[in-house]
Amino acid sequence: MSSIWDNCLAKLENEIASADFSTWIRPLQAVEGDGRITLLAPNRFVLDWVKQHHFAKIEETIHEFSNGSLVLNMEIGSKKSPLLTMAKIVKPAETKKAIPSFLNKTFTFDTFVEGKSNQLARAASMQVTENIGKAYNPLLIYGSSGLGKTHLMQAIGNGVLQKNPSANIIYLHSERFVQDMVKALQQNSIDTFKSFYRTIDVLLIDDIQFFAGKERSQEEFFHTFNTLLEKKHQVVLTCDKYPKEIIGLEDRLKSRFGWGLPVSIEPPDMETRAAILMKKAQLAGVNLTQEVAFFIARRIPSNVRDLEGALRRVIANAQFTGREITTEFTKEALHDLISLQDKLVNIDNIQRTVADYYKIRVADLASKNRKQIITRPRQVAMCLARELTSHSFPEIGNAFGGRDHTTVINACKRIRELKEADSKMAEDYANLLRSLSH
Ligand SMILES: Nc1ncnc2c1ncn2[C@@H]1O[C@H](COP(=O)(O)OP(=O)(O)OP(=O)(O)O)[C@@H](O)[C@H]1O
Repeated sequence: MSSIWDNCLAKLENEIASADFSTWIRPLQAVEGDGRITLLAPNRFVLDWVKQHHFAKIEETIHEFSNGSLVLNMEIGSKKSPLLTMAKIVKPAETKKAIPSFLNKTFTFDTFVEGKSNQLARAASMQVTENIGKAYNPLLIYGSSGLGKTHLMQAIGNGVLQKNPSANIIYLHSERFVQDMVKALQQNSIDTFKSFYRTIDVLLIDDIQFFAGKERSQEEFFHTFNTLLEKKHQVVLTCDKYPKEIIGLEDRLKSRFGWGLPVSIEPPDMETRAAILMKKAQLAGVNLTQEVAFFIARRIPSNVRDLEGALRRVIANAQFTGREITTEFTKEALHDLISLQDKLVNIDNIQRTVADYYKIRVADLASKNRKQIITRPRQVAMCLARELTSHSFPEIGNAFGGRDHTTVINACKRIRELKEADSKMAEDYANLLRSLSH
């Protein structure tokens, strides 16, 4: 190790935030010669990051300790093998990982609330964490935006790291993969790019729908992907739809993505939405009553990200005004969101959507017809009206041909039971919820 670099490190350690220092600066290795000091970065991510954020500071420090005699140069490499295999730069005695995994430490299984809508995806993710490369490979988690795909994917990464801190795990958005590949092509370093990805133990690639229409990236990813699978390294992918439905994605990729286990995440039901809110509030150190959690869950049916946004707003308002978080207070704090929701989802369009879905007439829903082919959709529509609007039971009864409020209460109860017992009903309800919430 260069003694000049040793001195620089000691100084930089005091001047750069400690997490930054250990992630980005400590893994650098220094080689001196020909009036230059070359800092070897273990991979392109570290190289780019250091160049962008710390280069000037490092240069200034080197200048100071070398009395201006050394020019700073940076490249990818390691002292053992200058043309590195990127992932293998951790010294045996070191427990510190040299590859930043880009994981959000808060996305764990502990902070993920289980519900019917995500049960399978969560169970499969836990299996993968326990048996990387062996359980399901690739694991593909798909579903609409904001439903917890990234959270689960990163929970796998965090779970694996907890068991094995030296595992090489990398989380990347597929756009980033594409950008890096383009950069590698421009810089003639595509071989380094390839060898880097092919030595990763767990590769987590988010939102693979972004590969659509990008042929060269698909080609590169296909080969990387095959190599990893052959070596039994784990690949986890997320996508906003079932890959077969992505236009502009090569057929061979579509079929390969389906080789392991494709699992879907559906929009959470109201109970799960409320449980997620309570969990998020608890993590934020805020006491949220069940009543308020259900109130927000009922008013924000779309996705968990929106739900979290609403909760953040309520908490911030309460902290700002010093008021207690009651249902009344929450109603005020979310006033604009609620009226927007009311405009988007009302009993009228619920009735139209349900009638359309079950191929019956809207008028049937308010009629006296008691045939099951009509009563079931009627109950579903009542239950959706209760879940998605702020109307009371009597108001909903009124909108369905002047029925009594107890009929609406019973309808909601019946549909809840049926969703548990009958997967077709659960699927129909989820489909309707999805089409009404977007
Ligand atoms: N079941 C859950 N329990 C706890 N938090 C959840 C759950 N589902 C989603 N979230 C939270 O919702 C937010 C959005 O989730 P995430 O980013 O994982 O969605 P996504 O499906 O990857 O969306 P996109 O496709 O837009 O990237 C995150 O903050 C995540 O923690």
